[in-house]
Amino acid sequence: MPVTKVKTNKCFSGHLTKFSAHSESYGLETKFNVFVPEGEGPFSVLYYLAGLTCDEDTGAMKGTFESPAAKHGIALVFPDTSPRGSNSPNDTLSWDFGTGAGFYIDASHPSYAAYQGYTYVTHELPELLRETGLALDLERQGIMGHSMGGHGALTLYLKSGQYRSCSAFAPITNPRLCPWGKKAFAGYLKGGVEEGKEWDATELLGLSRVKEGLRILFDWGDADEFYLSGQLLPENFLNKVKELGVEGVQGRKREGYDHSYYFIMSFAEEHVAFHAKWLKA
Ligand SMILES: N[C@@H](CCC(=O)N[C@@H](CSC=O)C(=O)NCC(=O)O)C(=O)O
Repeated sequence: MPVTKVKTNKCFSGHLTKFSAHSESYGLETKFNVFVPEGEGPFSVLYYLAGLTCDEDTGAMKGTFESPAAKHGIALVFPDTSPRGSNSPNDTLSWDFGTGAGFYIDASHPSYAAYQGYTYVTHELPELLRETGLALDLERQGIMGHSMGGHGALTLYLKSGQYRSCSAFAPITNPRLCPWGKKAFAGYLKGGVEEGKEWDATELLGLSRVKEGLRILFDWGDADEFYLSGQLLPENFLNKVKELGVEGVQGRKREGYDHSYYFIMSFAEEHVAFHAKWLKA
């Protein structure tokens, strides 16, 4: 399937380009943005998964990742947060389910057959990136994300084993125990919240491969309204890390920060530097 260039903007001496393509996973058209720094490449690739209500533009426009990515010579990829226009039940009734709220899982409920975000990001998107002809090194990939996208980054990293590093801003870390996750899993999965264990970062820490050590960094704010209302549960994840003796996980509570992109931009540079260490090693 052809990948179509929608527009290109020069940015920190590199270029941010929006592409459109037919996704086989979604059965629909989808869009993604790619930032490629100045120079010949090939450039290692860092994905950013955005949160509820967002799309491929949110992280690209508000995350301030391009400047540090240009400095470290890393390409950035910003996919959309769900399929759009699938006409699945309740697709557009609420902001935390359906359009803009795909949770980066492969839905098993037949009514949500279009919601194949895991397969789209881990398997199809790298193929679409190859088709762009951009100078990308797809053997060197890292992943990061915010909130629902933080859950996506953690679960894709843990499940697929194909990323060298993972970081997250205010991630949902134990979705089967929080209201957003329960609602998503009850809808998208035939087996409901119980089946959601397969898509829950805290549960996935029990995978045998994890014993070899991880490369995970995450931050959250102690004034984050969604942390305070029990949607993120970072302590559950960190307690499980401790209980299992897993190495290579750093979770940091940041005083006074909320859930917004002002929080994300405050630590964007540190996160890109963390990935650069592993992507360029
Ligand atoms: N109902 C509100 C709140 C939506 C919201 O806060 N979305 C966050 C992600 S929350 C977890 O995934 C977000 O990143 N919003 C985009 C932004 O620019 O802040 C609403 O509909 O706005």
